[in-house]
Amino acid sequence: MSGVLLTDTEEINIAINSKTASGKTSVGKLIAEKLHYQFIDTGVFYRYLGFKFQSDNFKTNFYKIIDHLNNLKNENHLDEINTTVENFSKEEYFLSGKKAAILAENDKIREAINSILHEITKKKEFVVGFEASTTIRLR
Ligand SMILES: Nc1ncnc2c1ncn2[C@@H]1O[C@H](COP(=O)(O)OP(=O)(O)OP(=O)(O)O)[C@@H](O)[C@H]1O
Ligand SMILES: Nc1ccn([C@@H]2O[C@H](COP(=O)(O)O)[C@@H](O)[C@H]2O)c(=O)n1
Repeated sequence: MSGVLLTDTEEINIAINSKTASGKTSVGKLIAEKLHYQFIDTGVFYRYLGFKFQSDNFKTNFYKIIDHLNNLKNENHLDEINTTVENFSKEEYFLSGKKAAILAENDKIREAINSILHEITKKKEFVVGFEASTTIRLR
């Protein structure tokens, strides 16, 4: 484990890359709280979309999903997405994970989610939990 020393004036983003259920969210939230940063769990984008479009055939309707993603490029939507996923019942959370995994197989959908992440994190002071296999490097 290694770390960096931050001065009060430095504005950076912190990325935490690790496997599913390894503790990214738990650790990320603690760090964000300590530094007064905002935590972003990239998985919520996949879960939110997976659940919202669960009844759609992803392959034929993916332009609808891409359009929806383009409308989400605003940081203000982050709270809405987080709240939606936080309020999932256990069953909904489980289902959203299954649907998220299907969405994550689509390059265009991953690109669109990565583009939102780039947009949001142009502003600094975010802690981002992600999986390196699907999330491109943040600027
Ligand atoms: N240090 C720890 N010891 C034991 N359990 C932990 C620890 N950290 C996290 N957990 C538990 O492990 C589970 C997964 O943790 P968390 O959601 O933080 O991981 P994650 O990597 O963000 O998962 P995901 O990839 O699904 O988003 C949670 O139930 C959490 O309470
Ligand atoms: N950067 C990411 C994050 C998530 N996924 C996919 O979404 C599923 C749900 O994510 P959780 O982190 O909430 O478990 C995950 O199992 C992946 O299929 C992804 O592809 N890339």
